[in-house]
Amino acid sequence: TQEAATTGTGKGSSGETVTLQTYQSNGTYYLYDTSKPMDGIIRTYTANQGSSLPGNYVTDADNNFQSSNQAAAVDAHYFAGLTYDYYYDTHGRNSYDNNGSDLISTVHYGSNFNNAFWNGSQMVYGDGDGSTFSPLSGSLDVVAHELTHAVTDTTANLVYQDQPGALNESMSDVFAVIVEAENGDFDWQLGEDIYTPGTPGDALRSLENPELYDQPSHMDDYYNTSADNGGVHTNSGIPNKAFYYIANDIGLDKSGDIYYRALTSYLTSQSDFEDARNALLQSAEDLYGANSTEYQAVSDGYAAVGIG
Ligand SMILES: Cc1cccc(C(=O)O)c1OC(=O)C1CC1
Ligand SMILES: [Zn+2]
Repeated sequence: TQEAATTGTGKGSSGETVTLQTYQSNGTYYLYDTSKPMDGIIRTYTANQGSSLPGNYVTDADNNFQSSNQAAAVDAHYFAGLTYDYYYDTHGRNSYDNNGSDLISTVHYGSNFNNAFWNGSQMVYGDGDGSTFSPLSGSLDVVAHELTHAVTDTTANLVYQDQPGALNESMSDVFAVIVEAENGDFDWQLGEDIYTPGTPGDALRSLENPELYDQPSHMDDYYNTSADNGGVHTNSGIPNKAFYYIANDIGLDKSGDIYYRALTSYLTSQSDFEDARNALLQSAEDLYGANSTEYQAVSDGYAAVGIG
């Protein structure tokens, strides 16, 4: 058989044309990217509105993935590549497990499915119902959020419950903001490109102002509930706001280095918000010293949300 790595093009859900790393075999082109430095292959599938994973490879006859039903796959494939690049270029991390595991994404999962998730082995994206969400791979911050769940699961492995769970959620939001900023699209919001397509300007969450979307930004307002694994998507507002203060103080790059070190070297499965403060302080001390402005920024940011 005749086969080779190829470079194609595709149109994402926002209508822009992007360059895609594809693979050609017997005259068919696949969303199968073998270009990454450490063999982390990126492969993208469609569930065709079903729920069996990973589903079928997304293919094209002429290496130009521009039809509307390919847009969600183009986004998932392209944004997974950008997120791989961030972790490899900035932190030397080779794929989500630092062991070059393939990045597998499936789009068109389920019917009108308003959800995106990492299922322990791959990323999965619904199409949304067109009112609450448009196809959920259509936003780099969502893809980076999901892939960061995989990074967390293979490092701190924060339990998805109560404070460790809210921290798990916050780490995904933090690196989603950083990956978007690294790609020239900085904002403090999450999911703004795919949330309520009929309502411009809103988002799923805001790190600058968690209260905008019914999240607390201080320990005094910690939300005790049994829903949503103890409110992991609500209480993440508290560590999210601490990150907002810290990054405003010392910038996203230094914050990203401190957060990456805390996530991969100090946090463990039961770490709570107080443990996060200590892990981030230790990381800031390791990187910049105990009397550094970076250390002080972490202390101030966590104090401002009522921790420490
Ligand atoms: C849309 C959605 C629903 C339920 C869980 C998640 C989840 O991955 O926690 C989810 O995705 C996000 O939060 C991404 C950031 C927008
Ligand atoms: Zn999440």
